[in-house]
Amino acid sequence: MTAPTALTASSASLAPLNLQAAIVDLDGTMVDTIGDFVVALGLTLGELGLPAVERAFVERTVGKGSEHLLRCTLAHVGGDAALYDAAWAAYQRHYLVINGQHSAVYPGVVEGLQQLRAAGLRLACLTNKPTAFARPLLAAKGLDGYFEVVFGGDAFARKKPDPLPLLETCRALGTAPAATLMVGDSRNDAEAAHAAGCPVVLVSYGYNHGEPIRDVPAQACVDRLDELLRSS
Ligand SMILES: O=C(O)COP(=O)(O)O
Ligand SMILES: [Mg+2]
Repeated sequence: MTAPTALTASSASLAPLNLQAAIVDLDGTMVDTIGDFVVALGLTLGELGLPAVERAFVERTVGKGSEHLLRCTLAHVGGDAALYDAAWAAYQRHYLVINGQHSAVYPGVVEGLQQLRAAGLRLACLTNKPTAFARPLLAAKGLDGYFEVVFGGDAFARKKPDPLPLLETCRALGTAPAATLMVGDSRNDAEAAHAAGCPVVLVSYGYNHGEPIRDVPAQACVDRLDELLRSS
């Protein structure tokens, strides 16, 4: 398919790209999932006799996959690293039960996905979240139908910010990286996109390891996904 017909001022730099597809991140881009992380970590830590972790810590630590989040959390609350295996088993059990119950789709996401599809773009969801968490979350939030493929952080040998997951996702879609837009909320997404040769647009509202997202190089930064393309 050809490029979308019109672009907003904030994404005018996308105009010459002749996009064929978009790869969309999940946590912090489509769904505000901090509540789910806080609750699942709290249940896990409680089971291990450890104190709960505060929301601000989760917000600046999320983004590099659940294993990384759990290891950092154990260290943060003074838990022994030897507890990791038990903590990981408990965390997965708790997360799957509460998945989506303390999360909300960001404003403009459904409209933005509809516009991308209407513009003829193929869509993939690529997250560092385990695939077994990502699929039920997308389904619970009514977002699963927009994506041809969904890949989690365990789908490939390395996670974002490594370019491998983006290159593999382009391969699955059959699109060239230069014609495949990455849409994300963090430096991980941007670095992976730059290394893979994909253009990238970042959202202003997600989680970027406690750092201002506008400091991260990207083609554009938008406040809502439905500002990305203009459907007219
Ligand atoms: O689970 C995480 O670390 C977040 O994943 P995502 O931002 O790549 O969706
Ligand atoms: Mg994210």
